[in-house]
Amino acid sequence: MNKQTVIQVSSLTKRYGANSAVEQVSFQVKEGELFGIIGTNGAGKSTLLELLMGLRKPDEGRIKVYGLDAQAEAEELKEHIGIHMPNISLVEKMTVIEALELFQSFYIRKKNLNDIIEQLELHPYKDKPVKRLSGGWQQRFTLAIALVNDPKIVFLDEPTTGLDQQTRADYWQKLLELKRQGKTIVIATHDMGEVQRHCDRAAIMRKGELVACDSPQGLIASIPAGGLTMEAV
Ligand SMILES: Nc1ncnc2c1ncn2[C@@H]1O[C@H](COP(=O)(O)OP(=O)(O)OP(=O)(O)O)[C@@H](O)[C@H]1O
Repeated sequence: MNKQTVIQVSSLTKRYGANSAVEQVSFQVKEGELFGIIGTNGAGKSTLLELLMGLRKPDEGRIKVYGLDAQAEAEELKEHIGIHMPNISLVEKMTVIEALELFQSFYIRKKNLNDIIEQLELHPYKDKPVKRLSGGWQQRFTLAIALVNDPKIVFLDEPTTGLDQQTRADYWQKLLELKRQGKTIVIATHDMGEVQRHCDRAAIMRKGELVACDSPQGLIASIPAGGLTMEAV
């Protein structure tokens, strides 16, 4: 069965002065896909995600998410997407549950917080200040924030960077569980191995441009020798 296109990006461009952070980028994401955005530092991954989440305005191009225009219908769109907040400093003195309640108050759609806490195994940390959590649990916590409105699509900006191998693997297991529950996940990463192992498709960004978009197998096949490494990209 053909899956519905849920994100449609056309000729998207975002400039900072003379620097094009995102340049004429077009791609689609299908419902239920785990879609990677991969590239080195400064490739434009975060800017692209911020545009998709409606947090920045493009200079050119269009984004449709579930048929909603990411700019003109940003308020309605906000209810359907999970926003990842990589920097926790704003809420670090709050407890996990206080911060989740705060973020949930911004939405009309609300998921039972206990269900999120249970799914992400955050129960032992529920009443602890966010800043006391280890890096891995802080990433679980920011994933929990992205789920408070029970979104159809979750956007994640390099959530596994800096985590050890086991913690990364555990985090990906949670993402795969969310995918099995029907969520569409768009995730930025530096890590080709993660894309190979877990993503259905990925877009490779280089200096703001999308240089390839395919399944991991397709991306590997398009790279002549040496496999799918960041150097090859
Ligand atoms: N607010 C901003 N003002 C000016 N330039 C910016 C701004 N945000 C990003 N840039 C520039 O846009 C380009 C793309 O940055 P972006 O953060 O999107 O890349 P990235 O792939 O996410 O990198 P990283 O992996 O280091 O986070 C870089 O050249 C960066 O310096």
